[in-house]
Amino acid sequence: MLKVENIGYWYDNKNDFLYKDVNLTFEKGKSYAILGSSGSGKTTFLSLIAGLDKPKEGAILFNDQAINKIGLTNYRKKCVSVVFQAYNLLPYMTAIQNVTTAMDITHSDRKNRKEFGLTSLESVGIDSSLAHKPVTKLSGGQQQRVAIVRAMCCEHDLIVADEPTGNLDEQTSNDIINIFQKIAHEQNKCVIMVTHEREVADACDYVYELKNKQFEQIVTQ
Ligand SMILES: Nc1ncnc2c1ncn2[C@@H]1O[C@H](COP(=O)(O)OP(=O)(O)OP(=O)(O)O)[C@@H](O)[C@H]1O
Repeated sequence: MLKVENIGYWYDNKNDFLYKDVNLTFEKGKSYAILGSSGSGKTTFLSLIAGLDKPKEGAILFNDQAINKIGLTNYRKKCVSVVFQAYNLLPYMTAIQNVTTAMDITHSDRKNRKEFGLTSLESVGIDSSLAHKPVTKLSGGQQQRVAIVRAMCCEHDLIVADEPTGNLDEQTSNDIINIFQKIAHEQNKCVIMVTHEREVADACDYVYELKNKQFEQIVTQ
């Protein structure tokens, strides 16, 4: 579904590239982790596949069409949802308003958006009373669940997440990891997450480590 072909990226100096000639394929119904040490370029890679920035070399294809051709704004609106470590929810809205607003912005075809949003929030442990609270009144783990449901409800085939468990305790992290695996396996989406935690990566179907400016596949049990 998503292919990166010969991509290369650097910020200021071509000789100081983060990576070059990267070729990877990501499929629907599977989860992927990108591991790597701090500063190796994980978040930068995510911003490329999320259409927030363009590779300096090579191409990114979504269903065999270059995302440049789709148009990055269009691609972000129709194909990919991003879950950020800092949640990036709209603070003056309730949880359910965050979810339905995202469906409005992405022109979701879904009828009964509010009911669907509430059921989806309930499925990750956000009951109706929490769903109607301003998100600033929710805990970090609860806000992360809202951010995931917001991404999930947009009906995009690709969900990318940047350190989605970075701020959370171990139990909450496990819950979040399980939610992402369900989204990949039961909703047939492609989930790609950046993490520096090996336990998070081990739960994914495929793991790549960004090391020495290259993506190396790691075999998981
Ligand atoms: N806007 C920018 N301009 C110049 N250099 C940048 C910019 N953003 C990031 N970098 C540099 O690019 C490298 C990769 O950054 P990136 O944030 O992708 O790494 P990361 O693997 O996600 O790190 P972390 O795990 O610490 O979040 C780092 O050396 C960083 O300093």
